[in-house]
Amino acid sequence: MKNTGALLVNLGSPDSPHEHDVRNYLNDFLMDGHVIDMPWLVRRLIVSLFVLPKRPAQSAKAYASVWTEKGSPLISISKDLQEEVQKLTTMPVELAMRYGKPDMESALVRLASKPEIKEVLLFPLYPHYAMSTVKTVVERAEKIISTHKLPVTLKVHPVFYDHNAYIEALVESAKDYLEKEFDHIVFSYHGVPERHIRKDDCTGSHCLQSDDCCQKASPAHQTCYRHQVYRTTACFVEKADIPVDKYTVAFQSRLGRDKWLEPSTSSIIKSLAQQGIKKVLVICPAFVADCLETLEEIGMEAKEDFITAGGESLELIPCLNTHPAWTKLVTHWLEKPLQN
Ligand SMILES: C=CC1=C(C)c2cc3[nH]c(cc4nc(cc5[nH]c(cc1n2)c(C)c5CCC(=O)O)C(CCC(=O)O)=C4C)c(C)c3C=C
Ligand SMILES: [Fe+2]
Ligand SMILES: [Fe+2]
Repeated sequence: MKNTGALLVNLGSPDSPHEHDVRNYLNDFLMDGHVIDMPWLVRRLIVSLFVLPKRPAQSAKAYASVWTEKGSPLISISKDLQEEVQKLTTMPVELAMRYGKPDMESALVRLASKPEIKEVLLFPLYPHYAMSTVKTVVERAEKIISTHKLPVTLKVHPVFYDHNAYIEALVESAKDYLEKEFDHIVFSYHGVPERHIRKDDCTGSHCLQSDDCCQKASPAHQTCYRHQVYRTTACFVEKADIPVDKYTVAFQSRLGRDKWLEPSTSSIIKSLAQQGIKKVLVICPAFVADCLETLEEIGMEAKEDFITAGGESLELIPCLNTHPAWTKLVTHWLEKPLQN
């Protein structure tokens, strides 16, 4: 540990909620071949013809609605986490974003310039594996280290979607909400295209082949986002003692025309209201820090849709953010990383 420095990495946000900055951010993000996994030219055409003409203005409005004096919630919360973790450990801990600032290149160069640092422990701030999150962060770190010939080895912290300590922290952070009266809880995970899951299936023949493939043991689960989010949900409901008819798993933030994981959070929210469900909680365990997708898409948009469809209240359970149980756990894992 004495010769190890840690790098926490989250997704990133635009520099400001202005359309120009949001356009640059969306271009950077969506031109990543692990996000829109098409040949470069096809990706360039999709992004330029179908995303950049209208999306920056829409997303800028959404960002403006969650932006604070400290800037993007995702970045300011991630910075607070890094500061809290740094208070608990003597190892140097840096924070970077996969897209935008603070950037991964500067953070890795800074860590590697410390004479005592021989190893960088990369800690992607995602509980679940996806090519659009963990894989792209790992490849970017490897590229930076080789391009700059940094004299460090790279160690990657594994995902922790069903680790008991993570589930305990998640249940503990949601405790005040779970203790109140509610009719139903929605586990809303960021969606991914089904194609991404199939592409990452190391067996080539398991993922999405049957309705219950995620429940049948397979080495494919190491990289199956759907399996992993089901596991998080199963562990959470067991620990929090939530009965099977009181929760639903759903997927949010769909983009484009491909088939994404289903059901969508928006369809579930409307159908719960139509069934006469009045009080709904929504938890978003794929995000460890509140961001546009939780605060705006769920906390504002889904809430309005639920009430318009006849529901009474929809409460967003905050992400782990800087909850002491989470801060302590991250510090513990930086000092004693889980094994793959
Ligand atoms: C939590 C894990 C995430 C996965 C998996 C993921 C996949 C994924 N995302 C997009 C497209 C967009 N995502 C956007 C925002 C966004 N996404 C995540 C996390 C995951 N994305 C976070 C934390 C955020 C919030 C960033 C913030 O600044 O708060 C956006 C930008 C906003 C918008 O215009 O809606 C896009 C676009 C794809 C295509 C994808 C998988 C292929
Ligand atoms: Fe996303
Ligand atoms: Fe699966």
